[in-house]
Amino acid sequence: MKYVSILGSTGSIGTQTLDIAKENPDKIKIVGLSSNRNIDLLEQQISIFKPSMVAVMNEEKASELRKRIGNSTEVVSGIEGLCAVASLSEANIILTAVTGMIGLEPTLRAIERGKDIALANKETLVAGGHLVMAKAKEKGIKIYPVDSEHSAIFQCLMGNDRKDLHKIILTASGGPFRGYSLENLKDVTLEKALKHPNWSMGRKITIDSATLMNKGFEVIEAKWLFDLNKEQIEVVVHPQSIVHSLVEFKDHSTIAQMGYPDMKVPIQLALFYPNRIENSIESLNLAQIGTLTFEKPDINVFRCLGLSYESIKIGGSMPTVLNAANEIAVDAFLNRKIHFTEIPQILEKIMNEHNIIQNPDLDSVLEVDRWARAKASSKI
Ligand SMILES: NC(=O)C1=CN([C@@H]2O[C@H](COP(=O)(O)OP(=O)(O)OC[C@H]3O[C@@H](n4cnc5c(N)ncnc54)[C@H](OP(=O)(O)O)[C@@H]3O)[C@@H](O)[C@H]2O)C=CC1
Ligand SMILES: CC(=O)[C@@H](O)[C@H](O)COP(=O)(O)O
Ligand SMILES: [Mn+2]
Repeated sequence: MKYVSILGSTGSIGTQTLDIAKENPDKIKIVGLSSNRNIDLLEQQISIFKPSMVAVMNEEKASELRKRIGNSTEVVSGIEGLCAVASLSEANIILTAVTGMIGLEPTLRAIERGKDIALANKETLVAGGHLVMAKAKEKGIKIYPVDSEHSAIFQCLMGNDRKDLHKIILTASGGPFRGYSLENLKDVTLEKALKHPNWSMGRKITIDSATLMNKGFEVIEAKWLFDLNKEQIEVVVHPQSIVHSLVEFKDHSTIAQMGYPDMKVPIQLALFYPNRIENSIESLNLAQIGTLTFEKPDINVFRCLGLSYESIKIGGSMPTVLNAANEIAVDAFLNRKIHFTEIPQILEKIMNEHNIIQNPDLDSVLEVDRWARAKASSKI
């Protein structure tokens, strides 16, 4: 039996995880849930799954929920509340599916308490990957990737010797603006940016996919999860999102993981590894798909991808800056305060203004994050 706490249970990954829990009551018991502000959905989830504790980030919403549900479930709030749900004594695995680097402290707290992590929240690794991986090693816990590309790499490595890995190839859908020139990007709207060609996801990651920042973050995420240098991580655009990523070994044999785009597969594997469980996803019909295509990403048009490689090259606190500035810029775009093409411009400006801190500890990461957010906000 898996005893699972979900950080971000009201989101796209969170609700899909709860669907899996509903279909497998003999295999999963949900012990903790959390949301930012959405207490209506959280209340429904509490009545179905009866967790022992839930966290609501927003204090007022937490008080309102306490009034609604009485004493049946403990309601905690703020970042300390999130950390409490992440370190619940009865949980043996924490699924981290909040949006943004707000997930960093709860993830560290969970690891400190010896919990395995099923990690969807990639911003945590972008902002503080060195802290998370060091803590995971110290505590001997496992981090199972939920992100589809990283789950694919994880699966391609199963049964292979890690020392035989030559490089990995992350696939990118290319987003809704694949093939656009810089000139074409000037006309894009929020509505178009929110229409991902293959995946239905939360709003922030959907915009990150459109700028290719999502792929840039996935490069940094892969560096930490699989202990790679940037020369070992390639990105190829694959518009059909059927091949989820590939690993090339030293004998130049390349293994790919494939399937229709559906997050249930990586979520299930992260929760139940090494076991695979049945689901209702269709069998892959390659003859019906017919053609799978691949092309080079255009980093002159989609500058966010290039910025992520630059942030790895510079190292230290730079990826933290990239993530923080991006959270602010994407939020501004979602609120129609800036144009799509301003997102990379803001990131580049803040990166240029930053004085690198090498090997920042948690306090320094949080301080740099605050600095970059304030700087980015001042450019909007
Ligand atoms: N969706 C997908 O298919 C994939 C997502 N990911 C990653 O998983 C993470 C979640 O993505 P997704 O599920 O799409 O996002 P959603 O926006 O759908 O959900 C985000 C969840 O996090 C909560 N949340 C948001 N901000 C905060 C905050 N400041 N404090 C506490 N809780 C917060 C939300 O609560 P509320 O509902 O109250 O706002 C919600 O429960 C992201 O890091 C994303 O990059 C990775 C691969 C695929
Ligand atoms: C489902 C998932 O893992 C997302 O991160 C997805 O990869 C987004 O697609 P692109 O960033 O490739 O457009
Ligand atoms: Mn992904």
